[in-house]
Amino acid sequence: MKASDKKVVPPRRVAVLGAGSWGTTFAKILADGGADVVLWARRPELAREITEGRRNSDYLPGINLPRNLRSTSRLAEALTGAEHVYISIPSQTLRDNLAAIAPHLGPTTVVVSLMKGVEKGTGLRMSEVIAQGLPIDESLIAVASGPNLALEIAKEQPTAAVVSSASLETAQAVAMAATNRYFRSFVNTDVIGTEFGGVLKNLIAVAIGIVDGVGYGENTKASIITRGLVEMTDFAVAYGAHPETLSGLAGLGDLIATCESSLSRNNTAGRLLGQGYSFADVVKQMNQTAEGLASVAPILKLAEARGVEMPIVRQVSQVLAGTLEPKDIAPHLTTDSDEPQGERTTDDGQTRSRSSVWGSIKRAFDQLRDGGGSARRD
Ligand SMILES: NC(=O)c1ccc[n+]([C@@H]2O[C@H](COP(=O)([O-])OP(=O)(O)OC[C@H]3O[C@@H](n4cnc5c(N)ncnc54)[C@H](O)[C@@H]3O)[C@@H](O)[C@H]2O)c1
Ligand SMILES: O=P(O)(O)OC[C@H](O)CO
Repeated sequence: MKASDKKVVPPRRVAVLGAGSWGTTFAKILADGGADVVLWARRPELAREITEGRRNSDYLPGINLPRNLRSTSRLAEALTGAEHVYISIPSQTLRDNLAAIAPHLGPTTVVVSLMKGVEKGTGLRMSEVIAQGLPIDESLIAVASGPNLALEIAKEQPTAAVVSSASLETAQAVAMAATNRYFRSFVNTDVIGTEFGGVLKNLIAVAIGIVDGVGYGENTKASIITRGLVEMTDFAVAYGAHPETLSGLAGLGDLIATCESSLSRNNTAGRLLGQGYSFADVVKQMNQTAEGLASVAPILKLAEARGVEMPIVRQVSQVLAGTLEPKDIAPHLTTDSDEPQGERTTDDGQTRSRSSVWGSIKRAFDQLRDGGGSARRD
């Protein structure tokens, strides 16, 4: 039998780890799609509220949860018998949690990352951390991403997302589970592009929040969103993503949702910075996860390693460090040169900013001039 002849079936029993706003919302999506869902909450009193009161009032006020969704604070109970395990905890805590998850996985359990960060110390994407921390094959790992503001989806406002896995069959099984009357999951096999889309849009959303907080209007924001998408695409393509993924739900789609919405925690964190609060004050004020704040430094390090220019993300990092006034963050600072720059080029079918293409050409010339020795940095 060919792999394509194999019938993809949705799982009956799934676990969701992390009962914050997205974990609880995704658990509702899966339950409304027909699965029997067990949601792991760290606090027993929250698990009780979800199971008995059908509410998670701290994270999703006013939302009723379905009957086929129950919660437990015992990790083993949530994981035992689960065909799919969906993880929705802060990215920086993932690695530590994997050791406790590993012993409870079956040989065919699919593990899905719902997270949108990179690990600070290593710069690894969440699916890479999962591959390192769990004894499972890459074909059993998937990620889900897209324009997915939790509260809107919990209110059953129609929304779409992308599920990506190196195995199309795994992506399809997850997409079937994560589809219902108000939520539709598409599939692709570009895990790198799908994951980086979710990480990078957070950084541009922080920039948008900053200019919003300063009081700039729509021209500034549209310029930053557009140039931000070029930065996102340059970066992701440099790491092997398909450029079309960045123009899709996991890139442009999520960028629009996150930059436009006051529900976004990244946008909110940026707005506080723009209003003059220090980074430390903003961290104190945020009682939910704003992944962008921890991802700025590792993303800039990864960008430097591949020679990708990310002027907007760099400005965000300078505002966070207190070395750039929020009012000075702007798309007109996106190049070191005063010469007019091309907006973008598609010379090799890939979307890249002309300045970074020029940088690559210049480095290649430098290499030739040096007799093909190690690349010099300009
Ligand atoms: N909220 C959204 O709209 C949304 C949408 C899509 C993706 N995401 C992504 O989902 C992930 C989780 O975000 P969220 O919005 O649910 O955050 P949240 O702050 O609402 O919830 C985080 C959850 O993780 C738990 N947690 C905190 N520290 C932990 C630790 N050390 N070990 C285990 N659990 C821990 C908390 O108890 C809470 O249940 C993030 O990567 C975020 O980018 C969020
Ligand atoms: O609240 P944020 O900024 O983490 O954004 C939530 C989702 O990622 C939007 O798709």
